[in-house]
Amino acid sequence: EDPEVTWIDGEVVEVNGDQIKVLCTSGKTVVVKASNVYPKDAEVPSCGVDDMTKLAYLHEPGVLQNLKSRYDMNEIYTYTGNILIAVNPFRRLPHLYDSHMMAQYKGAAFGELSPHPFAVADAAYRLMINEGISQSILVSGESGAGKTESTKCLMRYLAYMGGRAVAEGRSVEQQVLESNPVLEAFGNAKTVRNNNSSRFGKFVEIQFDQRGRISGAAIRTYLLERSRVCQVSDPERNYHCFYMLCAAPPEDIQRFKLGNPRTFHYLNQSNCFELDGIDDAKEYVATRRAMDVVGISSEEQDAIFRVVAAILHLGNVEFAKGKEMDSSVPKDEKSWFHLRIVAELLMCDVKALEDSLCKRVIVTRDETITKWLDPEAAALSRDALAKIVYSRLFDWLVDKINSSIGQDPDSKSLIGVLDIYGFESFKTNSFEQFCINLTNEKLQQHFNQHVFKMEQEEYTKEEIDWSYIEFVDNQDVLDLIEKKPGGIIALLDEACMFPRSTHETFAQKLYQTFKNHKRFTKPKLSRSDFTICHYAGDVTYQTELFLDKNKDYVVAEHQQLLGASKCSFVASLFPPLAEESSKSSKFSSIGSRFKQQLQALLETLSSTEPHYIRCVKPNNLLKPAIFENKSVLQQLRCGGVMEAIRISCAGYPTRKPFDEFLDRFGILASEVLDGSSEEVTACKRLLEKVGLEGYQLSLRQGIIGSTLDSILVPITGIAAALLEIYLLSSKSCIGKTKVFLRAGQMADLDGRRSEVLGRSASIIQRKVRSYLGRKSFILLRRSAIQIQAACRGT
Ligand SMILES: Nc1ncnc2c1ncn2[C@@H]1O[C@H](COP(=O)(O)OP(=O)(O)OP(=O)(O)O)[C@@H](O)[C@H]1O
Repeated sequence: EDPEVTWIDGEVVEVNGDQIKVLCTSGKTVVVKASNVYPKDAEVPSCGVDDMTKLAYLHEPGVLQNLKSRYDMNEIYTYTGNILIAVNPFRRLPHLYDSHMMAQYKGAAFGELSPHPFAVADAAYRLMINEGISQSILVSGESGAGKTESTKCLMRYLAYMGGRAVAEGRSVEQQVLESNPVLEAFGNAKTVRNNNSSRFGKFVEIQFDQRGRISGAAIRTYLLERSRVCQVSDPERNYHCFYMLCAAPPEDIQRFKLGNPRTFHYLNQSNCFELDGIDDAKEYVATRRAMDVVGISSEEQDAIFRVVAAILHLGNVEFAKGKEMDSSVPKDEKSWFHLRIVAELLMCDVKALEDSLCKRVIVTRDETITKWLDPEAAALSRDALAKIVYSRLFDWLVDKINSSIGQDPDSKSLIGVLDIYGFESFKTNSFEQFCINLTNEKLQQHFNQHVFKMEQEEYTKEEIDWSYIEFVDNQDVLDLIEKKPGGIIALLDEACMFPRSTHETFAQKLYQTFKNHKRFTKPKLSRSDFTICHYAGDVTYQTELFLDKNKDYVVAEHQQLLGASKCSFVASLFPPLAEESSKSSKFSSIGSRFKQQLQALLETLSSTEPHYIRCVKPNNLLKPAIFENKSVLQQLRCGGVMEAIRISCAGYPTRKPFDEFLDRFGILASEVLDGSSEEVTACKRLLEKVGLEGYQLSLRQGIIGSTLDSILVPITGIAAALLEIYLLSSKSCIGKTKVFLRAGQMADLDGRRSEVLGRSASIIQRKVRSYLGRKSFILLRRSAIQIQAACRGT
């Protein structure tokens, strides 16, 4: 194990008790503890294996080495059982996704062809058709790992399978596919980690009719990042649509009174305006075309872009101190100019717009008081307006796409594709990371349960006697976050409703409540941060903006202003509120709503058969052909791949078909290979001969005590494994087609095989040496006799 490259390849040169001397391939010699060294399968092909479960040794370094050798050969997909691992190539590989490829995967058995998202989609489609069970494909990974690309690839395949032979105008599948560029234009942006980062989560539910044709679809989105609309840090960008609009054809530029993106405050906080290889003008035209396909009329499109332009102009309205104490007014003529354009574009009254930005009306029981906002508060009010308008616009787009594609009420089966943000842990983690990590905890629980089930099924299929008794999952973290009452979200909502709360009082409340919770800690030097011990590692959250970000309310003045807009599109974004909620400025909690959305998502997922794609980002430079071990390993751990392997390690991680097993280990008891018995009997006899009977007890200790703890616990930092498995009985490790071996047994057998091979080698060497020695002796003796005879003259 190495701190830099995590694992190094090497050869053992000396064993000294617990200490092992290793000559690394780098040329360095190191002395390490035996528990930090793992055996390597010398027989694994240099191009790796397409399924991790085919590895003789299923451990971290083996998994990593396999992914790397495949990635070096542009083999970006690898299975771990039924999970597909996709390593981002950061280069276009069009041959992998063309129609010829789709035709090949159509109907091919899973595992028959190279690993591919098409194979996952095909398996899901066939299961749905044959068994009538709804399916879901969960795509996860960190930002820039390739989730959206994989999702699009899955959707294309499903459209191919479920599409009509001849496109009938705007077909459902075309609409489903074209919803991608529309949502990307409004919900994606360049970030430091990805030039086309989705700033929202997405679940696309594709409905099929009895004959397996796509008959409807529904898109659900989660938690769009609103703050980006008004705040962009260098070298990131705001949402793509703003730049597209600034690059629109001249007549549109004129209509929307736009110009260079560098002149808009919401865009020029960062110095990045263009993206390599992307032409915003072309993207604008393409987005409009995609909008046509998904059923957004050209009037609606105009209204949408008018709102986008209004947001840009709104950002340029600055405020200065007014005549009254602590009041504010638009700063100068330039600000007035932009304010007037905003009013014109949103078709609302200029004065009402100015008032909604600079004043607040407070209604008490007896009177109505108008309060001025100082310039700083007015700027915040402006940003709040921009954010709410943008987020309502995004929701409108999603609703429109849904209603235009249409739902099929008679559909019996569906395939859902989930493209959702992976686990996040940064230097500073705020409310967004908190929600994202909650999502991942939930999905992790779902994943664990499913992987357990799949293992169970494999054992049952092979008629292996086994039982898992207890499985402790991450329910405790979920309770900590979302339990009602008393969880973190519930306490946050309470704090938001109490006017005098601050982030500090909220943090104090958390410290008090979760003093003894084993998943919660207070960082030593902090007064308002808290740390949660997540399944994928510890994350420290900064509470500063938690209260603000959790509040989801529209300022009453903004609601009134835009609800009264003469543009029916703008007014429809702000429908009148129900009587009681309009009176009180009752806050609605983003955290609680998100929790409910997640609950609904999990309910949907639970009614489907899941398939998993884990996307991995091989480097942070976003460049091809660079594979950074450390970061990949971290992602495999966070994505539950190591967890799946761990679960598998606790059972029978190594499986070998009978013939391969006999090929490899037949030499340990060659008498079993007499050819008279069947392979299965030969395997049984071989196992008896090598004394693998009665291994369960000692190996159980081996598994829990050494393999699990040493491979995973020091690495994940999660004390005592998340799961506890007790293997009760395992009378046989012979399945119907394969031999099942426990963790460590392969190494044991390989060790014995090396011994036999070593012994055989020395016997061969001995024989050869004695043959050669004898031959040369005979030659010498004959020569000597000849010489002697010659000398004697005979
Ligand atoms: N299979 C692939 N082939 C070629 N390029 C790819 C592939 N997958 C990803 N990429 C490249 O990586 C970039 C990032 O991928 P993508 O947008 O799918 O990441 P993501 O995981 O969805 O990120 P985010 O969470 O930020 O939205 C893509 O824009 C593309 O350039």
